[in-house]
Amino acid sequence: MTTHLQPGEFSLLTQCGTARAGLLGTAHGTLETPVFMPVGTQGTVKALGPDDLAALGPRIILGNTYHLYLRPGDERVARLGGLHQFMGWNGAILTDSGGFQVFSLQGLRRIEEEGVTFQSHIDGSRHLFSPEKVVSIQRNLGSDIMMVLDECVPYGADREYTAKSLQLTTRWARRCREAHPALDRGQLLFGIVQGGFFPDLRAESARQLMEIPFDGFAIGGLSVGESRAEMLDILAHTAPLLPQDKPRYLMGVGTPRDLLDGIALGVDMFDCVLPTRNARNGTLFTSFGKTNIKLAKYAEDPAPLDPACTCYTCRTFSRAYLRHLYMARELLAYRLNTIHNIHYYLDLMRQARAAILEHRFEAFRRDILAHYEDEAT
Ligand SMILES: CNc1nc2c(CCNCC3CCCCC3)c3nc(N)[nH]c(=O)c3cc2[nH]1
Ligand SMILES: [Zn+2]
Repeated sequence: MTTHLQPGEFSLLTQCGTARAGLLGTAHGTLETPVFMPVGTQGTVKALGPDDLAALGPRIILGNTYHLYLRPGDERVARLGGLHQFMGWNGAILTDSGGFQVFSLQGLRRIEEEGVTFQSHIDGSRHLFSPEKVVSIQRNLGSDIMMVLDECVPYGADREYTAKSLQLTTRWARRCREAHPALDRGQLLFGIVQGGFFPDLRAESARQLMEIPFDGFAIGGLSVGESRAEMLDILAHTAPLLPQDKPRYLMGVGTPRDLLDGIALGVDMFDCVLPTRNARNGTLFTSFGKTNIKLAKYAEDPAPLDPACTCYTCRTFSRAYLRHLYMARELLAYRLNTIHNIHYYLDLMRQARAAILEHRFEAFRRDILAHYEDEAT
């Protein structure tokens, strides 16, 4: 029985230490948190059809503002009924503002008060992502959770730059909120905390953003090349500063270990390209750790990839077959590997949530990580 919440409603069900289990209402269904959000890039979770996705059961996926704006165009997607209809996905969709991608994909871009100007990686044309523009794009896509335009400060940026940047990010966040009235058309808007690796600047960014009525808060500026220890340190400092009664989203994170550590520190939502991207290069996440299907030892191994896994790939095929497909660069390799990796991440979240609800999260986390040889080969 899943409770139905109104868009924007967040219900904190149980806390186990600082780990949380909750429910978040959206216009396309109620999410159970903690939640992992598979990344759909150009209107598809790469290698999966919406039927595969439906079978795997995510309640929410990520859409990609930057790519869809450039091609086929957000206004075209709107004319075709919005991203849900366009891609045949009836669950929830979260879209990032695209600012991060402009920074990570583009060489040529400029940051000004007005917004970020950049050149398209497709045809070199010049574009401006202003706060108003990225809100308009996400409204056109029909995303259920929209992100503000922010500057993800590069790893290693000095204090002065970081302090100046977070002020701009706050001004942009305010403009995004003004451009999208609260819960208009059931579309949520999240703020994004910056402040780099300076605890006092993180607190300042959080304080400023919490003065604006956002439906949730993301922790940005992490998973940008820092060490695990640095990420966890900032996370431990920042997450508790955010409102107890609003969802907390850690952007771009992470490995299974990162997810469990993030949940332990009070994070509710995660997105990462690892399960989909790694599936395409043969790296698979299993109950015995990370492995790679191309290893010679799998060449005649009749066993399922992960005997503990119940996904279609593990129920149906042998390691030998999966290795064969991968070595032959058969398209089916990408689909079967992606099905498994996404299932692994979603199932890890399901188990984590059950552990929190039963007040045994710490034991669960220790047990998973004890069996999780980060570099199992
Ligand atoms: C991987 N590390 C990382 N990602 C970050 C991201 C992107 C999160 N994922 C978005 C998807 C990426 C694939 C295509 C669809 C959108 C960040 N985004 C924003 N806006 N701000 C960050 O500080 C921010 C910080 C991030 N750190
Ligand atoms: Zn599997």
